[in-house]
This record gives sequence, C-alpha cells and structure tokens, in this order.
Amino acid sequence: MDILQKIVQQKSREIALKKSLVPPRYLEHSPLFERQGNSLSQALQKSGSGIIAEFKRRSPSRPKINQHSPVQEVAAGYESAGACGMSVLTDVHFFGGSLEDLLIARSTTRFPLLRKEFIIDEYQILEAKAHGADVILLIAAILETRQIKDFTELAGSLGLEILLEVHDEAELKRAFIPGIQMVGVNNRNLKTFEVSLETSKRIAPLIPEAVIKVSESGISRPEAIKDLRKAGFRGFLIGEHFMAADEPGIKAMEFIKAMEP
Ligand SMILES: O=P(O)(O)OC[C@@H](O)[C@@H](O)c1c[nH]c2ccccc12
Repeated sequence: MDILQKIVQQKSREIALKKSLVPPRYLEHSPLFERQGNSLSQALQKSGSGIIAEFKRRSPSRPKINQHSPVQEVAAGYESAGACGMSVLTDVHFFGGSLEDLLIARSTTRFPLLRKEFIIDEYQILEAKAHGADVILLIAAILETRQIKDFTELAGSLGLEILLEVHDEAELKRAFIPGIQMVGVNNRNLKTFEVSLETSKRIAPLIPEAVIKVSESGISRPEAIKDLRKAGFRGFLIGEHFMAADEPGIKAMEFIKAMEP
C-alpha cells in the first residue's frame, strides 16, 4: 500500500468516528458558518506576491520540520509578510496538524485560508466551513470524477473555493470540471516524494486559460517564481522552506522581498 492509500484508509476511520460523535448538523451551528468567504482566487488574480504560505509541522517525508512555532504567530507573520493566503494542514496523524490550528489561524488573520486536507467525504467540507476556511483542497489522485463534481457543488453552496490538485496530465483531464477556480500542480510525487518544478511547467499549458494556476511544493528560491510566472502560474504554495526556519513569518517576508515585482 502506498502512502496515499494509507492516509485515505486512516482518514475514513477518523471520519466514521467523528460523524458518530459530532453529527453534521452541529457543525452548521458554528458561527463561522455565517461568515462570508475571502476569495483566494481573487487575491491571486490581483497579482501581489502570489505566495500561499503553509503551516506544516511535519510530513511523512520530513518527520521534524518545525515543532516550536505557535500557529497564531506564524499566521500573523505570513499575513504581514504579504502572503496572499495561508494553507493550514489539518491532518493529525501524518502531518501533526489539526482543525484547531485552522480555527486559531482564522481568529488571528483576515486573509484567505486553505484547509489542507485529504478530503474524501462531504463531512470534511462542512468542517472546513465551520472552522473558518475559505478554500478547500481536492486531490484528484484520491477522488473519482463524480465525487469532485459533488464536492465542488457543496463547497460552492457554502461559499468555499476549490483548489484542485493534480500530478499529471491524465489526472487533469479526468478531474477538471467547470466551477473550479484554481488548479494546483503538485511538484512532489506523493508516491515517491520526488520533487521537480518541471512538472508544473509541463502541465501548465493544458490548464484552461480562465483558471488560476498554482504551483505546489519544492519551491525554495525566489528566482524559481520568475520562471513559474513565465509558465503562467499566479500562485505559489510554499511550506517547508518557510517552516524550517526559526521564524517562518520572517523567512516569508525575506523571500517575498527578494522576489521580483
Ligand atoms: O513543503 P513544500 O515542499 O513547500 O510543499 C508545500 C505543499 O505544496 C505540500 O505540503 C502539499 C501539497 N499537496 C499536498 C497534499 C497533502 C499534504 C501536503 C501537500
């Protein structure tokens, strides 16, 4: 079994348990359900830095990225650094994140927040809304086209935007449906953990013109942004390079300053 399959298996156990403890109608009582979303796709369109900075304590490929930085500090740091938005890992088991991290980031900032999660059930979309997300990630590699349609519709009805993650041409072809605002090309192969920015450049021309292109993972040099912009990307998702620093917010600020306007 590869890592993605393991994660999905663990996820479906968690969801079954949570559903029995907290029925979906309780989630709808969250005051954040009434909150109007803050659009990430619009923030990326208005040019700006294009940076989506991620809060990530660890990952299956890196067991210790950052164990010390409090989420409220990092969130405030990313926002004042000029990031367009923030991605918050909410997976507990493999990434050491939580929905509480998302809630705390929401209470600290106003900029768009992405719930970074392995979404396989509508329940998780309600959770995302209830904890202050503006965007959800849908990973093509773990979803059927039918599910992507249903999830996109539900998200839309809640005012949540979609970032659809693909790794290759076949996934893009099968998974892209109208109504999706952003497509993210993951430069990291989630099966082998290998990273190559060439993946983004190869897939960019196949993404429909009207859709915002995001390049995800393995970005650590401001010059890489220049290249990716030329290839048509407007969003750049960066995790480890910021989080591995003592103060991720300051690292992000230095990075954004070093980027060409
Ligand atoms: O830390 P990096 O290499 O800058 O990557 C960030 C982000 O792209 C990565 O964490 C990610 C991309 N897609 C995912 C799906 C699930 C978990 C994590 C991810």
